Amino acid sequence: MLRYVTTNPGKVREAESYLADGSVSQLDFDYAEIQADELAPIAARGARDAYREAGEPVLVDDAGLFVEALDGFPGPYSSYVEDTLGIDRVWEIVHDLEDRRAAFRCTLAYCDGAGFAASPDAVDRGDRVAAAAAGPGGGTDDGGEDDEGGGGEGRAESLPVKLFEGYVPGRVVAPRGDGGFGYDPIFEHDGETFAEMDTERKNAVSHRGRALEKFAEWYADR
Ligand SMILES: O=c1[nH]c(=O)c2ncn([C@@H]3O[C@H](COP(=O)(O)OP(=O)(O)OP(=O)(O)O)[C@@H](O)[C@H]3O)c2[nH]1
Repeated sequence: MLRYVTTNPGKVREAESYLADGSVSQLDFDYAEIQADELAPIAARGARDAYREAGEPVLVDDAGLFVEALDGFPGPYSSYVEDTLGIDRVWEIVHDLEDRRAAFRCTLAYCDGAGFAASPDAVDRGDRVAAAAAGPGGGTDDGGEDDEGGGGEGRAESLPVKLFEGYVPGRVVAPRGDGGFGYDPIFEHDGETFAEMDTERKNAVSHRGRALEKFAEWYADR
């Protein structure tokens, strides 16, 4: 059984459509998120911690909204900003900007305690971070060194983690729609906010959908 590690049931609903019925269940484990400018090291550390907690294969999902004119804010701090300011106040801030372009990014980190065969799309950490910044990227291996900005934790650091990234461009708009979760009502892609889309439509274009598609393909063939 694959455990989707999140406190957010909205993420699990979206993931279920990519994985065989009954093959995934939510692990409501609030892993400690390290501070970092990128999602990848946060997700990788979370996956190692969650695997140690669960003792079975885990998938951690770290996501965020990156507003271009705010140099990527709130980015990895999206959850904190949603809890403190709320999305209406995020909209108020962005409303005053001329350029309201933004992107959603998602990094999935898989850990099952085993190593992974080198894959053609495996890149070193520097390239992976560049790939994340550039948008869509394939699955990459996080070699398991202490590259996450946190302190050493002995052998836990050697647990290999596989990363999958997804990206969707859009813009921040006044809240519209009742569906989805998080920032969905203020994120518009192709004329519709994510909150105006049903799960199937959102998955077809979203950052999480892109990352899940890559993960599901790799997971089925591994
Ligand atoms: O409009 C949205 N559409 C999405 O598809 C989406 N995915 C994530 N988010 C929001 O971005 C932050 C991520 O934070 P996050 O990855 O740390 O997750 P989280 O705090 O919700 O739960 P957990 O998985 O960490 O337990 C949180 O504010 C989420 O609400 C989204 N908002």
